[in-house]
Amino acid sequence: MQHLNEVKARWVVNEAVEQVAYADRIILNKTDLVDDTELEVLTNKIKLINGMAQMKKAMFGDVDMDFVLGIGGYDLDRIEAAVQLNENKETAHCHLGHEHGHHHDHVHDAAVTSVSIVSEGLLDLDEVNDWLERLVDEKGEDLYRLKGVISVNESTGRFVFQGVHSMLEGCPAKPWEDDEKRISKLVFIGRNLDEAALRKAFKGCLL
Ligand SMILES: Nc1nc2c(ncn2[C@@H]2O[C@H](COP(=O)(O)OP(=O)(O)OP(=O)(O)O)[C@@H](O)[C@H]2O)c(=O)[nH]1
Repeated sequence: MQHLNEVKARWVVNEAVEQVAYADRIILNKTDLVDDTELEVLTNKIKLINGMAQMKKAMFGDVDMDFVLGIGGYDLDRIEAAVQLNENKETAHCHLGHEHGHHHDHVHDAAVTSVSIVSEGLLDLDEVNDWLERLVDEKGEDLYRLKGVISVNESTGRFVFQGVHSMLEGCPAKPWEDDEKRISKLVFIGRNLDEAALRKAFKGCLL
């Protein structure tokens, strides 16, 4: 917590925050050394920074290797599972961006947070492509990661995206099952994310 809260000059990177932001898996070790409240506060803080990483608590580094190795965090064909898992765990996705407002304006300036958009409805794939391409083009430096599974108007009806800074890739994913709810999910992790603007842009892509 101490390292995550360390206030840096604007141009200096907070390494702890960055490592959390880029992570696909996070292990909270030495959990026996803190009480439940401390652990919860820290867990919430981490979820606020990175709402897509899976987290595990550990003692003496006792973690199943499958949790950390060979997870293919940047593989497009595995994005879907990642976004799905995250959503099942219902991480902090609706009350982001306000946490720092009350104090520490300097922290707010460089805050790294996650924004998740979960929505029913069909999206226009061309519009989404234009939007995300523009986003990574304009905000690439501040946008650490993005992952998404969306319901679209063509081919299989399902499309996946992943991005790191200004690198963006997307491709059709397996078709929706008949009884499956067609829910689009997008997760963005970055510095100074404009949540309202992201939601508005997303809405603009709905058919
Ligand atoms: N109580 C407790 N001690 C731990 C735990 N995990 C590691 N330690 C102890 O912490 C000390 C440092 O171990 P680590 O922090 O794992 O070692 P490290 O990662 O090389 O340490 P750094 O170089 O500081 O990153 C050792 O004495 C470990 O036995 C834990 O879950 N609980």
